Amino acid sequence: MLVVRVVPVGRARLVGAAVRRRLVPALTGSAPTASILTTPARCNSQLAADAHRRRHKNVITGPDAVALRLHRGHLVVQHPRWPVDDAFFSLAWLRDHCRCRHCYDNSTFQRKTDVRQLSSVGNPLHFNVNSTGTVLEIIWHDGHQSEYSMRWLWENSYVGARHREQRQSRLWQRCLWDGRRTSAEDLTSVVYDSFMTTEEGVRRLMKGFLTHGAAVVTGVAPTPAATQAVVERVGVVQHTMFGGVWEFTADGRHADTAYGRDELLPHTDGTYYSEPPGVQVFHCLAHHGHGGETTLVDGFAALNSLHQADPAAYELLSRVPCAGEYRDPSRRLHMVGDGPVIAHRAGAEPTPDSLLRLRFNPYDRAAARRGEPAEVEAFYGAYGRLTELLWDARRRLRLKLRPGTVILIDNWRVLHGRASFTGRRHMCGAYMARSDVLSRARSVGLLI
Ligand SMILES: C[N+](C)(C)CCCC[C@H](N)C(=O)O
Ligand SMILES: O=C(O)CCC(=O)C(=O)O
Ligand SMILES: [Fe+2]
Repeated sequence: MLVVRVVPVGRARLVGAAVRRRLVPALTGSAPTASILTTPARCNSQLAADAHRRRHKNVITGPDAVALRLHRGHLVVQHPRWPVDDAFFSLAWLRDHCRCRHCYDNSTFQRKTDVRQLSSVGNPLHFNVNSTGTVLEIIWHDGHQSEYSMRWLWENSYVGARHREQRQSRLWQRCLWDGRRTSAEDLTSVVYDSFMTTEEGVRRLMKGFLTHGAAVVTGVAPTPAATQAVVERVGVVQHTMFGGVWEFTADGRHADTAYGRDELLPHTDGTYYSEPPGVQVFHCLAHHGHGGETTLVDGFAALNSLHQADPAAYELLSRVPCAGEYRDPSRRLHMVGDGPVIAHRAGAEPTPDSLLRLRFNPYDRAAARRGEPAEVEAFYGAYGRLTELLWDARRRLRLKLRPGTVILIDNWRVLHGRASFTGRRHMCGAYMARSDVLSRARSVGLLI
């Protein structure tokens, strides 16, 4: 026998029912990085302490009961399968998340409501859980009716955020590396056929990419078309002034050292864009000569070291602008991209736990026209310290790209470089926008 109890509070007219009920399936959840959730979650814990005291007065709890009550603009849910004592749902949040056809278009997955109306959400006239404990029903003060699946509430609200994070961390976790303990063979490598024909192949590649910031597809035909097929399996080709799927040799075709044969120390590309490309793809189609090995450096691992060794330098590089620049007067190009060297997720503390992006290309660094005069010297000190870490050869992975091997590099985290070379070296590749790649990772269940 399972009991759904509703505890009356204030003016609300409530319905209680003693009913038979199937067990609500075990619920787990997890959340990505939702800055918007920070405030309500904090507020939730304050309210929780308050309500904990009241609960023992007002509610007779049983192991199988779903209990509801109102408390200061919140609907408080006690759910036997939820690993929280009291789940505080803001009434404004609930009304905002009504999924009825007037509020939400379930075929386009778009909202139809006006958020300005949420400031006047009053106590509901009525609220109830259905007999199986799976659906919450609310009749609002203006007569509007909403129904919520309990599972949906757990999986989509700030209430289950911490548990969603835990579930997320079981799917994959960022693994920081350096060249002392990691080699190129440790990067995830997926064979072209399984990558192109199975979702499991895509999932394996994406998991490796998210974990290490780089992953490899082997057995690819050494052509731009096959390289494009790899790109389009996990994202979209991002067009830039270098083209869509670009090819390059040491022919100086663009005003950039990439089109030469000198050594390039590790850097991220596109520091001159307002948003640098999220992913860099390389495929060496042919090389007849010596040298030209690719180097990779885990920028986030180096930032962790910087944060430990010199927190002031880390803080400065997270705050002050450092512009990148790309100029080619023959094409009337003058790109300038501004932004700090270190960027964090919106709304999060600026520490290595919430790293979003490293922007680092000393070759493309523009004239420094902004910044506090008093901080100029400190900036050079901090940028120099970071450069020492990032260009420490012990951090590098080295690999010789060969025809057939396509590498995807997280250009917001992992730096790439190349050794100088002789002979004819024919490369191709593409940039991809981060949003497209993360969308694909979500489609194979790696981001929730
Ligand atoms: C297109 N391709 C990758 C070959 C060259 C890109 C130019 C590299 C430039 N210095 C940067 O760091 O963005
Ligand atoms: O030649 C290479 O392997 C890479 C050069 C480079 O840094 C680039 O194209 O972005
Ligand atoms: Fe580059």
